[in-house]
Amino acid sequence: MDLLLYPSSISFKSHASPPRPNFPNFNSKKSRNFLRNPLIWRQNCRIRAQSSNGTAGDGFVLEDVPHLTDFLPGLLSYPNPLQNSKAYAIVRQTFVTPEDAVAENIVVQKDSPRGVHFRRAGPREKVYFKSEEVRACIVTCGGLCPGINTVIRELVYGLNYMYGVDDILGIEGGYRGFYSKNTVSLTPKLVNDIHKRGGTFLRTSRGGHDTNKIVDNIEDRGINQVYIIGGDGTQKGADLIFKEVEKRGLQVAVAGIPKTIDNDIAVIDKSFGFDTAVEEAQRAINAAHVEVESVENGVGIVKLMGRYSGFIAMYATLASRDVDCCLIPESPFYLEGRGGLFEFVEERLKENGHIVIVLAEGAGQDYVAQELHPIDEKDASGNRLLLDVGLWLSQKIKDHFTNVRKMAINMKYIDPTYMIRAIPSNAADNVYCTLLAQSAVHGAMAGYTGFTVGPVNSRHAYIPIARVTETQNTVKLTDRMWARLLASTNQPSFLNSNEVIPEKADQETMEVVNDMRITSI
Ligand SMILES: Nc1ncnc2c1ncn2[C@@H]1O[C@H](COP(=O)(O)OP(=O)(O)O)[C@@H](O)[C@H]1O
Ligand SMILES: O=P(O)(O)OC[C@H]1O[C@](O)(COP(=O)(O)O)[C@@H](O)[C@@H]1O
Ligand SMILES: [Mg+2]
Repeated sequence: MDLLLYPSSISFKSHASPPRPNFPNFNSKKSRNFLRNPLIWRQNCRIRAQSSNGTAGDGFVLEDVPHLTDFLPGLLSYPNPLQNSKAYAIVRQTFVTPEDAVAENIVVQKDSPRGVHFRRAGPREKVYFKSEEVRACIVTCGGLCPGINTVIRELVYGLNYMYGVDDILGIEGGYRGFYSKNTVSLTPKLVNDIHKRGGTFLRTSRGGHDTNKIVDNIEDRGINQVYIIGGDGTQKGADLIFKEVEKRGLQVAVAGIPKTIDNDIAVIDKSFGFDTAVEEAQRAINAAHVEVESVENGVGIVKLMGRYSGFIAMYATLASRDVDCCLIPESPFYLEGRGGLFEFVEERLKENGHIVIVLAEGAGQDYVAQELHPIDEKDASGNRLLLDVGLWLSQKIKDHFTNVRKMAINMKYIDPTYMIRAIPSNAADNVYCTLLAQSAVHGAMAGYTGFTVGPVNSRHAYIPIARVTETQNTVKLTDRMWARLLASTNQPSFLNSNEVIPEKADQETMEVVNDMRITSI
């Protein structure tokens, strides 16, 4: 296996499953019983953890991904068909070597240890599947995001054109599709144009993850490569599928491709569709700006997606230059008193005659909840349903200026969230999706499993799934990016709260720019 080729000074901090004791025949009944014995399994995990903790030598740590040979040691390998590929004929180095690793941190000091690395993604010299024996499947789960169809298309093309695989199944309607729907056979011809459309060709769903039923189905259908496109919830599900596959000792590679419009997936540089979303958000911000600068005391509010992470709002604000204030979940704000939002709105109205506020849907949720006393509702995947901070804030501002400041304002509220999510990906995201899909295919063909693929400091890497699900990527207020935003809008930092809890809003109607809103039922 690749790992053995590393110099002995390198230590491995592995999220991969522990190495199994040597069994002469891993398909024997004895071996399969061993794999099903949780006690032996846990003991073994501890051994692996003890022997792999800490760093050695120059402090190089490889956070490795599992490989099929970890639990199927006798697995045969074959020369990679890409060695005969015309496309790669003049490439200086067709195959990624086992020594190639991608550093998690690239800003270092002269004497700092080399730190955590991930396996570099890309084609390997040996593959662990015969092309004609591959039966792959693709599933998409969770919310929509621009670019899902490009990933599906490029998985199909990558498998077919690069590796000669022609048995590819589409699982329809998310995880539950494994056990509740028929599959669709995916060919290059069928998916040829789908990247030009938004949404997901395979459709999606929340909830419905049943690990045993899914793996039973994978086994029954003879599937041996599973490509799972989805966000943090989906990747957690993919990890469970991988663990169950491993427990059953199946030769099935499980590859996760991270998808989230919120850009909240840890470790990777950014998620696909994010750039497209930021670009599309400019249209809504422009509309708000045009509206409010054409009237007296115009207040434009644009709500963008971002449950727990305000990346779309932050980048859309930085890109636009028409935004006066950006509110995100990570940065609590307050309305009343010195340094509060009302004061800032009034200042800008006096200065410029209008103001544009961009807010992420997850901003100020605790603040809103104090007034609205919500029932703790969740979606089918267990994600908490958010209160509509956009409508709430619009109402609060309107009430304040009408009733307290006796000032007429012109409120325009725009909620373009689903319009932004439903479009096809832009050119840059299309290229990114292609790389993700090809890297996933190379990884699965090379026998890696239980991995998520993604760019780390611009180089694509195979990342242990647990690493991308254990934390969420959020905007760090202490990082320079947020400071850049504050410097560009000159908005209050809301750090010195002398917060006055606002009174419950009355139900006065306001002018809502409603035509951009499609409400989810
Ligand atoms: N902790 C979990 N374990 C297993 N499956 C999960 C978990 N969280 C979510 N899922 C499944 O992953 C799918 C998508 O999850 P969801 O949270 O809706 O979207 P996303 O993957 O985009 O975050 C759903 O089918 C859901 O049941
Ligand atoms: O209305 P839906 O389809 O549940 O989606 C809304 C949510 O989906 C998101 O786009 C994120 O979805 P994911 O969890 O699938 O990444 C959030 O920004 C938003 O709150
Ligand atoms: Mg999610």
